[in-house]
Amino acid sequence: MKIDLYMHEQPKLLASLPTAIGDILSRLSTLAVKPERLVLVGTGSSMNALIAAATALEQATGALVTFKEPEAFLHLPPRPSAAPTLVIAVSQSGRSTSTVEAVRLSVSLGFPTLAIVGDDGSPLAETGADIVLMPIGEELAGPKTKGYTASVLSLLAVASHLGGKPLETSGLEAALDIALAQSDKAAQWLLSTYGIPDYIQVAGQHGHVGSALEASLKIAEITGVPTAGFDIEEALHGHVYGTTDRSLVLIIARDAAEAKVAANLGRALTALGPRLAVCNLSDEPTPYDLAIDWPAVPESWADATWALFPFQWYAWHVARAKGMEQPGMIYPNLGKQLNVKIRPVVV
Ligand SMILES: O=P(O)(O)OC[C@H]1O[C@](O)(CO)[C@@H](O)[C@@H]1O
Repeated sequence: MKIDLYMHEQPKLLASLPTAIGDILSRLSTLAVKPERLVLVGTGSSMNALIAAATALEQATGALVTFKEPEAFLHLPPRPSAAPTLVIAVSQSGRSTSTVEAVRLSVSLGFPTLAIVGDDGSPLAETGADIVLMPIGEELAGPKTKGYTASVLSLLAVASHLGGKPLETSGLEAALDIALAQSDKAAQWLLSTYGIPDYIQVAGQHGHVGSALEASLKIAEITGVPTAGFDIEEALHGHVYGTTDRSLVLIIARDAAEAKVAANLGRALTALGPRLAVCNLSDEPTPYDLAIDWPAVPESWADATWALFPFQWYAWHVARAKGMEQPGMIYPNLGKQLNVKIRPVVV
């Protein structure tokens, strides 16, 4: 497993992805009608991608959005309704057992069902759902990096298709190359300045709740350091109290108002001991900003895609500092024992 190589592939893959899947989206019958109810199904990184893209999906359609972990969907599927409903499932491997079962149930109940998947030979691709294949090549099971960012961007492409506003990607690859390289440096700076924290808390708002959850998941999976991800409001209303002078709080700020909240939290919290840095996607600087120039794109439409770059690198560098030469899952064999995936048939 070579997470750093997968991370390096992201600028090129992401910049070409909306065009690469554009044709497929325009041919899918499930996307011919604007939904009034959207049910989003996935688990782990795939659920985080759904949360990260949900704001854009809601804005594009005006639909009421519901999130369902696959087991929750199986337990309580949506009731039939006169309101046009669209079920969107994401599974990069296409092998998460409960996601595959939930998609089968959704199809059998007659809901228009779209599945976004990274492997067209997987069981998910054979459920009868409309399939969008993410053309991102191999990423073996383990901590997802390009699979996550591509899932977010595929969902944003679905949102832009439903909203009738094409995604503008000119100049994106070069801008992402810069952001990725600067994210690597910013992650090294975080590590050399604050060492390995006893706890890492990540918070964001709106779609960036998904980014915060994914950032905390990635760091936990790869480094074994305790982490959590929250909505900024939840952090302010209590969770920042659960930090020590060896903890690191990472805030994702999407606009000027969020940057001001992050700066205020930084002043108040760092005076008490905990450390704080801001992944600042806005034009409002704070004293805690990671030094990253983000792509300038209209309406911040896709910043949930690349906001993960510094967190991916931070996980990688912390794992290396902990002695893992080639970082991967901190417990590489645990997944097999948990039976959460349909294993490929070996002939
Ligand atoms: O997107 P998929 O392939 O359904 O995987 C969901 C989750 O399952 C895992 O592969 C663990 O089994 C996670 O890394 C991932 O976030």
